[in-house]
Amino acid sequence: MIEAWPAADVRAAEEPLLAAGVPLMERAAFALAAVVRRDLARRRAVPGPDGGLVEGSVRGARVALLVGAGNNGGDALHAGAFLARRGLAVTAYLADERVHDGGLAALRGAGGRVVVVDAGAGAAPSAVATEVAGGAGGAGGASAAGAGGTAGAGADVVLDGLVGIGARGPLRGTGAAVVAALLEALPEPGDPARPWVVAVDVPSGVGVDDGTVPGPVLPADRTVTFGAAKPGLLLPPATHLTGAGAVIDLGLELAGTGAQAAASARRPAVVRLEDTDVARAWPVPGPADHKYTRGVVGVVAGTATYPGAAVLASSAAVRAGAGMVRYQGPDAVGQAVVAARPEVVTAGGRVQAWVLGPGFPAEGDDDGQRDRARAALAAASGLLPGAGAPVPAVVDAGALALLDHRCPGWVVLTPHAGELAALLRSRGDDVDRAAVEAHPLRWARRAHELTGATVLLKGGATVVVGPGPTAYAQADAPGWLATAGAGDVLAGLLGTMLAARSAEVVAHPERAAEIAAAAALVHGRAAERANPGGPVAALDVAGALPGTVAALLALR
Ligand SMILES: NC(=O)C1=CN([C@@H]2O[C@H](COP(=O)(O)OP(=O)(O)OC[C@H]3O[C@@H](n4cnc5c(N)ncnc54)[C@H](OP(=O)(O)O)[C@@H]3O)[C@@H](O)[C@H]2O)[C@@H](O)CC1
Ligand SMILES: Nc1ncnc2c1ncn2[C@@H]1O[C@H](COP(=O)(O)OP(=O)(O)O)[C@@H](O)[C@H]1O
Ligand SMILES: [K+]
Repeated sequence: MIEAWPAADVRAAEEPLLAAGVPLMERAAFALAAVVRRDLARRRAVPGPDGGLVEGSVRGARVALLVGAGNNGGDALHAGAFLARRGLAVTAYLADERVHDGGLAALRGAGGRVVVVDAGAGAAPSAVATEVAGGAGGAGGASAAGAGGTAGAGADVVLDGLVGIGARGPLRGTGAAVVAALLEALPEPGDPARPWVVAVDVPSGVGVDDGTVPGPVLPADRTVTFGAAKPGLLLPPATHLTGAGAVIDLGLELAGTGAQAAASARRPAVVRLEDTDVARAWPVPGPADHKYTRGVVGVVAGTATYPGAAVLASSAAVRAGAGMVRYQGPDAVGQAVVAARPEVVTAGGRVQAWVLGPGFPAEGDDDGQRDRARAALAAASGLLPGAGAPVPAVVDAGALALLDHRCPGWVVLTPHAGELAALLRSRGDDVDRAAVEAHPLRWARRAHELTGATVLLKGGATVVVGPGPTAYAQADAPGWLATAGAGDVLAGLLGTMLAARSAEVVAHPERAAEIAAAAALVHGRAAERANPGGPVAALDVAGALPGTVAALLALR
């Protein structure tokens, strides 16, 4: 699992180490330089004697440092010094008159070049670079010579050290001009002439704690982050700009130490589950299990207008390993479901989790589905006297409009951004789809606060917010999963996962969020497995679930 901590927590955890004289910046920079060298060597890999690839030489590789005024720029400068000593050609582009003194001295001492960038009024987007002489000796005597060109555009690797966790708002000033110029000058992704971009701690200009992208940001191929991941690296939309990750352990004690850690309620702000987390938590049936202990999923989905949604949600529930799936709905739709999945029963009876709403029409005749879903939701929420114990429920698509009471956390809403915006508007918030997409965490949290339910917000990355202190952010799915019916599959899959742990989730509703995040991971992995690297159909994603779960369980 990747745990992300807000900037303030990282700073607080750094303090005792800095006070004790631990050279955090040097450590961070050394590790950063090592990652840069390894990435470059792999990019320059050459055929080896046995036919495989061996890492190439990095000597002479051109490294451009984009350096801002703070310690983030200091990290870049120190890393540049390490790289210069290993024979790389390092140029620092200073985006501020004052930069980290120690870092600058180290780079000069190592023979790096230093160039002051003058964005000037109206100079953007082609920031002008002027060279500062005396680089090798670092003896000063800064005479400027016009060097021209866009800072970093011709390099093999660019280190983005403009701002880190000290950033406030969108990138501004010379740093913003440098990034804007580079965004215009860089060859397209995939072009071998495009430099490898390594973000120092975070891609400069992203919302470190909230994942927003308020202004220009240079998309990274790799983000090397220090001490712990930051929420913005996991959250959309910023997570799409981070590239591959690397977390450098600086020995920070973010959750406190010893008894203090046990006693404190300090939790990461955002978590991303990994395969092994999901594998470990997956309920594997044992000899004492039978279909009822494994969990019965009740599906209220599909109408004459959208019968396929019922087939997709039910198929996913079956193929994810439900003990049993009970379908409720119009006879004709039930017949289609049973034709596709003969395991499904249409007789009534107890269920351990509900899946409500896929395939309801926006308005008009619903073949009684809304009434069925309303009754199931009330029973699931524990609001229907005599209906038995409450159970988890997935409220998707058309059922989202039925929430007329406050929900317990074991009810999981699964809207996409448009549906979440509509839900919030119905409660008086002035928000549209674009606003939700610009700040998914904020609006998912708002929906949780307004409804009480756990909220899984779908999209290119999935955000989950529930009653616990930690949000989840998963980015496991290929873009090919953006296809009609994929959400119905997710709803059925999540229904099965909740049914298997029904009593536990009702007793500890904060666990619903982790299970929902795990469902997003499995959904994404199944999409990849269904057709690696190519288009997928929703039913094929459901079909890939058994193999996906088996592959995950093999990791235990
Ligand atoms: N503590 C340690 O020893 C360790 C720290 N580490 C490193 O330090 C980094 C944090 O360093 P930091 O605190 O100096 O802040 P940093 O991110 O460089 O930015 C502040 C500067 O940027 C400016 N600025 C702000 N917003 C801006 C904007 N939107 N657009 C443009 N400029 C903007 C701001 O200007 P001001 O707002 O003051 O005018 C100020 O000059 C951290 O991410 C990690 O890399 C590691 O080495 C591990 C050890
Ligand atoms: N760009 C994307 N990359 C990866 N997954 C995506 C992307 N866009 C959407 N998805 C996923 O595809 C599914 C689409 O669900 P939804 O919008 O409800 O479709 P439908 O209602 O047609 O089933 C969600 O699980 C969502 O997270
Ligand atoms: K940065």
